[in-house]
Amino acid sequence: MAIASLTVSGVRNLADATLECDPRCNVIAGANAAGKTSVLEAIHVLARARSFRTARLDQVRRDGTAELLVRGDVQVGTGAHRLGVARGESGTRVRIDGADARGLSELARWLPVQVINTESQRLLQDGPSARRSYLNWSAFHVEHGYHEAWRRYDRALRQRNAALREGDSRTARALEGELVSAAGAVDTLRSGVLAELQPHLDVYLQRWLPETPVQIVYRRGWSQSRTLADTLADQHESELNMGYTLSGPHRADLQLRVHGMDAQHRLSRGQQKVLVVAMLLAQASVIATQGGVQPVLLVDDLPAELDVEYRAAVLQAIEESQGQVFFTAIETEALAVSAGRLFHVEQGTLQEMI
Ligand SMILES: Nc1ncnc2c1ncn2[C@@H]1O[C@H](COP(=O)(O)OP(=O)(O)OP(=O)(O)O)[C@@H](O)[C@H]1O
Repeated sequence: MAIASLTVSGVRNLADATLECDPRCNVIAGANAAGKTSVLEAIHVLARARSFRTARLDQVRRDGTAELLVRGDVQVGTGAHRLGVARGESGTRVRIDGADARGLSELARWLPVQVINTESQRLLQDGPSARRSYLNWSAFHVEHGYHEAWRRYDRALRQRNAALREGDSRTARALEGELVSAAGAVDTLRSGVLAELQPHLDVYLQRWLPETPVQIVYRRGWSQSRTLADTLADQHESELNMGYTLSGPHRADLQLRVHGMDAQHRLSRGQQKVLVVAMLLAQASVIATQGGVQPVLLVDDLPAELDVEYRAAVLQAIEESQGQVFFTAIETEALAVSAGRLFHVEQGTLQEMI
């Protein structure tokens, strides 16, 4: 899986451009505020129809421009496909090989991307939803049927929550069968993907944090010792009072523990950063081996994130991963990689350096 060429138009401060990309290593260099991150953001928009910097795609559209457009020719195995995402006054349009996509999940299957940047630390520092999202993306790409199981669960949950909000106990109870069944499917698939992910993670952790035993504890969202049906029966009155469902896969978490403590309270900042990178590379690696598509890595300003030693180790792991990667850097010297293609961006104008 690799982006062969990328066309950006109407993206932040970037002048309209087409980049022919290297199937392995691309470096985008430039000063602060030149537009480096905006190139990675454009690739993310192409892959997911959303930015990693803002929940509002309109903010990515260049000021005063009617439409943002990102197009990419993507090589998948021996086949070539054209993806396009446009955002204008009338909303977002997603095209795949000349036809409108049926949904964003269809787009996401074509071009899995993995972002490594300062924000990645939220995986450890934020609440459980960041880690659920990590779990969901892993399962989405690896476990056939996960998307459908999650949709079923989400639908049942919404319906049940609506009934609880209205104080409609009968309907809430009637929906429990479907909720419990879909929850079982989601939980089984999540457990499965975690078991697949663990050996990939162990490889990185043994290399980077050999003295630090990091344990991943999966909390499924309800007690390990009770069924979800019993749990819901027990807390029916509280749920009616609260107006929503208190237990289930929507409350799951992945706890990262070191010597019995949360990793973010036990590890140094540098160790936390490298742990997060390990989790992201492990996810990319399990998606590649079990899901059959190698995610494209978008790595924003790694030199600012990691010291020389960890940086060298991470760069080596990224090179070994065989996937396509886009790095940004202010100084390319700090990024000791052999760039297949090196681009320079100055005040939004992109140019390949030959
Ligand atoms: N909607 C927009 N329209 C036009 N320009 C924008 C828009 N949003 C942001 N900008 C400008 O685009 C530039 C984006 O810079 P970007 O964050 O991509 O830079 P960078 O090279 O990654 O910088 P740094 O190294 O400081 O992170 C900034 O100068 C910003 O002011």
